[in-house]
Amino acid sequence: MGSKSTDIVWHDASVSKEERQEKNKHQSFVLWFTGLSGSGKSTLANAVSRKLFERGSHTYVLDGDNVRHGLNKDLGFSPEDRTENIRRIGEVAKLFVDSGQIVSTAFISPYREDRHQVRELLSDGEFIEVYVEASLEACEERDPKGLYKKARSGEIPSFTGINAPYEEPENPELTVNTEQKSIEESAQEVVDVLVNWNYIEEQ
Ligand SMILES: Nc1ncnc2c1ncn2[C@@H]1O[C@H](COP(=O)(O)OS(=O)(=O)O)[C@@H](OP(=O)(O)O)[C@H]1O
Ligand SMILES: Nc1ncnc2c1ncn2[C@@H]1O[C@H](COP(=O)(O)OP(=O)(O)O)[C@@H](O)[C@H]1O
Repeated sequence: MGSKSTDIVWHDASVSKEERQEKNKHQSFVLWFTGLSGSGKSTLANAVSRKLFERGSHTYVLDGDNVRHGLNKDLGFSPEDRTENIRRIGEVAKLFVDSGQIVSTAFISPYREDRHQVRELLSDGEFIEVYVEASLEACEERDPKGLYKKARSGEIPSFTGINAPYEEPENPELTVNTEQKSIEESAQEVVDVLVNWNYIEEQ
């Protein structure tokens, strides 16, 4: 989408991202959790964020509660709206990264190309794609919001996994299978990887 604004001039920030990272004692980046509804994105994003917070990191979670009810409340679930949803979330995530924070996002983000566009928006290493893997059968069995039941009965016309696509990541930085690991194990695995990759300090 092209820009509608002309005559806008970029203003240099008086405090740089690098200065904020130095003060916070960690890198700033996006943990992009993607997966089917009910796969555990939100649960995991919050569990990881809690662990990071308790280690003293500056963290925030973006998910449906604070985005689809507010900023993106004008968007539905058509392919175009999902793409716009992810584009805006990507832009917001980038602002959080500029502010020196570790931002975890929990959106289905079903299209590879949309996730790729967010990656492109950020600098090298700032986009960590975490595939929250769980079979459709397991997600449908969990059905924490009763939405699969509604989708099966035809009440929701384009539900991801049932009658709308989910394009699995081809090269995610990390995959966590929530059928094989507990919430605690998966969250700890993400934190351990961040330490190993020098995104956060060992404690
Ligand atoms: N048609 C349809 N398809 C998929 N999901 C639906 C739909 N309608 C409502 N919901 C609920 O909205 C949540 C998904 O929103 P997202 O913003 O993550 O979706 S997307 O990335 O734009 O595809 C999703 O939340 P999660 O279960 O947390 O993934 C559902 O609760
Ligand atoms: N290992 C696991 N990791 C994450 N969630 C799990 C796991 N095992 C069971 N669950 C349950 O699955 C559901 C996942 O829901 P949620 O986190 O809202 O998923 P999503 O955000 O992907 O829609 C929760 O009820 C959670 O307690």
